[in-house]
Amino acid sequence: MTYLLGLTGGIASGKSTVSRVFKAAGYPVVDADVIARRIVEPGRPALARIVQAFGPQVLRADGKLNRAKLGEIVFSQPRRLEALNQINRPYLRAAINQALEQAKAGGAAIVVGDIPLLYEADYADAFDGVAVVTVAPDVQLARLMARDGLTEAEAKERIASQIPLAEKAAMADFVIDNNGKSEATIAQAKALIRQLQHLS
Ligand SMILES: CC(C)(COP(=O)(O)OP(=O)(O)OC[C@H]1O[C@@H](n2cnc3c(N)ncnc32)[C@H](O)[C@@H]1O)[C@@H](O)C(=O)NCCC(=O)NCCS
Ligand SMILES: Nc1ncnc2c1ncn2[C@@H]1O[C@H](COP(=O)(O)OP(=O)(O)OP(=O)(O)O)[C@@H](O)[C@H]1O
Repeated sequence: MTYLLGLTGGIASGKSTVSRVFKAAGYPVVDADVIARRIVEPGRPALARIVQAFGPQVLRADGKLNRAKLGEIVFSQPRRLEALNQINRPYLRAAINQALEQAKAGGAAIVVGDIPLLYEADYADAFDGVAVVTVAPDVQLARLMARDGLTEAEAKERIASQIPLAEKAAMADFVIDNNGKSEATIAQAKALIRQLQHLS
């Protein structure tokens, strides 16, 4: 039996560190951010609908999505973000479900779905359990600004577009604290793997 684990957190909370530990241990990880990039490649229907809704300003000269431009628009205007979500969600859901089914068919004891918007987009019921990677708000803000080169105002907008991390942690089956050094986070991820091996 495969244990299907949903892995989530907030923007820049440290999911990548945890997903790397699962990958290194040999478990398949389905990454929703990678799938979200694939469904908007040139020629895909989601991209055509985005251009229809947001105009040619969100396309680069080479026909690819201008992610920085679209990010600027949607994270500063909640209604525009909702419009983007309405377009993307059906394509995302179909592609994520297909990738999870394919991973499960491989027969691994644990399969991970790394989905930043797991709670916002109502994926929790699809999983046997959900792990949330948390950090304190000031740590999240500082790491996000440093990683993505955003101003404090831009970073705060992005954080505010998601359910607060503390609320996600309260809904989770497992919580991984990423306030400390990454070694401490890696140790918690390894302990979680041992726990799940007993459940699968
Ligand atoms: C707005 C876009 C173009 C910005 O691209 P950019 O390369 O700057 O960011 P990237 O895609 O790497 O996302 C970084 C993080 O932003 C957060 N984020 C992304 N999309 C959203 C959203 N719709 N709502 C809230 N937070 C989001 C996530 O925490 C994600 O991990 C892009 O995020 C996008 O197309 N988002 C919509 C698709 C989606 O819902 N992705 C999430 C998969 S669950
Ligand atoms: N324990 C840590 N100590 C110091 N820096 C960290 C730690 N964990 C993560 N970071 C840094 O914080 C930033 C965000 O981490 P990471 O990219 O893993 O988050 P994420 O949850 O995968 O983000 P997203 O959902 O936005 O893609 C990165 O620049 C990373 O190097």
